[in-house]
Amino acid sequence: MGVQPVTDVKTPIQAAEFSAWMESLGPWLPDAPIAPVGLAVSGGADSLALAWLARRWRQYVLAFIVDHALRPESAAEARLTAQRLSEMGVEARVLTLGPFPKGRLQERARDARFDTLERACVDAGCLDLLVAHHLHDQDETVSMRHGAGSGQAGLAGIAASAIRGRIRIVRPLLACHPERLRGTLRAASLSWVEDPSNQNRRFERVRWRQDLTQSERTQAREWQAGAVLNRAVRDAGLADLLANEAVWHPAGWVFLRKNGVCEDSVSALVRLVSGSRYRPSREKVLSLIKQGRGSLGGVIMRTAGRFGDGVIFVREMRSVEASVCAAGQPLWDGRWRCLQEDVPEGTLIGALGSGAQGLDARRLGIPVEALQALPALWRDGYVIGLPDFLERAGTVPFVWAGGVPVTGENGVNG
Ligand SMILES: Nc1ncnc2c1ncn2[C@@H]1O[C@H](COP(=O)(O)OP(=O)(O)OP(=O)(O)O)[C@@H](O)[C@H]1O
Repeated sequence: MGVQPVTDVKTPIQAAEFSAWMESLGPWLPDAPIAPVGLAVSGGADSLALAWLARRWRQYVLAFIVDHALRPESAAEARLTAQRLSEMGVEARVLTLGPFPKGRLQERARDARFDTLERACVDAGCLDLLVAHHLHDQDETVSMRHGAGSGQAGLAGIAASAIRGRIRIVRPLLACHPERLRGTLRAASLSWVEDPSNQNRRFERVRWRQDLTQSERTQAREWQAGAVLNRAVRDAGLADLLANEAVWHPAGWVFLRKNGVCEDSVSALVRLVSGSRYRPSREKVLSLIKQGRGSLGGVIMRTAGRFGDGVIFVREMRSVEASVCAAGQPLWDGRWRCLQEDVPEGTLIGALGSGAQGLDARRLGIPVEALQALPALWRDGYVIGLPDFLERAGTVPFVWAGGVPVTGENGVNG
C-alpha cells in the first residue's frame, strides 16, 4: 500500500477505496459474528472515520472505547462516542481504566490502553484490531525518530500490520491524509470529539505535529520509504540465516551456529529470548559479539558447549519477573502464558528456579539456566505444576507468548 496521491485532501473516502486498502492488508476471517474485527475508537475524528468506513467494509465489527478516566468529562465522552457508533450500526464497548501511577503519563496510558484492548479482543474473539494512525502520525513518528538519531529500524516508522501479544494490530489509514478522514465524516454529517490534549505543547508529539513544515513531511516520507525497503532486504537475509543456523527450542532458548553470529541475528535473538518489545542497542550488541559471551537485555549468550559449535541464548535468572497471580491466564515475564483454566486459590506463576533441582537438565537436553528460568505454578512455597513440554506427570499447559516476531515486523507498510 503506497502513499496515495493527495491532490485533493478533502475528497471523502469511498467504501470501495477503503475495501481495497483492507484487501491489501489481509487475509481476513469470514465476516461472521463469532470473530468480529475489533476497532480502537477514541471518539476523535480519525478513529470515528475508521469505524464508519470499517462498517461499510463488513457487517461484524466491534468497537472498543478506552476511558482513561484522567479527565472528569471522559466518561460522558465515552458514552457519547458509544452512542455515535451505535447510530452508525457499530456495537461498542467502553473499557474503563483504573488509576495510573505518577510519571510518564502518556507512555503508561498507551501501554495500559493496549493491554486492556488486547484482553477485550481475546474475550470477544477478535483476532485483528484496527487503529486509526494516519499519514501525519507517520510523518511525526519518523521525524521524531530521525531527530533522536534512530537507525533504519526506527525510520521504518509505524507498521501497517504488527503482532501485539495475542492479536494483530492493523493500521489501514497510515497512507491517508487526516483531512480526508474529516472530510469523510463531514460528508456523512457525523460529529466527533476534540481531545484538548491533542493541542497541548507540553507533549513532544504535539510540538512536532504543529511545527513540521510540508517539506519536512515530504522528507520524512522519503526516509521512511527507504528504511522500509532496507528493512525488507535485511529481514529476508535474517530469516534465511536463522533458518539455516539457529534452533529455537520449546523451552525458550536458542542455539546459534558459529557461522550465524552477526549483529542482526544476535539482536533479534536477544529480543526473542527476553520477550521484550524493544531491541537492544547496536553498540551493546556489537560489544557482546566482540566479547563472545555475556549478558544483554536480560539474556545470557554463552558458548554452546555440549549443544554444538556455536553459542546459546538463555533467559537470565536475575532478570525474570517476580511471581504473578496465576488466575486469569496472565502473561508472565513477557514470555509465557499459563492456559490452565482452574487453579487453586493462592497459586502463583514464577520462575522454576530452585524447583529445577529434582530435574535432570542433561537428560532433558536443556541448559540448566534455561531450565531454571522456565515458568512453574507455585503454591505455599512448593512447585505444583511444571510446563507440559517437560513431559512429566502433573504438568500444566504453558505456551510461549512473547508475541514479538523475529523478522517481518514491518513487512507491510504504508
Ligand atoms: N481512548 C482510546 N480508546 C480506544 N482507542 C484509542 C483511544 N485512544 C487512541 N486510540 C486508538 O489509537 C489510535 C492512535 O491514537 P492517538 O492518540 O494518536 O489518536 P487520537 O489523537 O485520539 O486520534 P483519533 O482522532 O483517532 O481519536 C487512535 O486513532 C485510535 O484508533
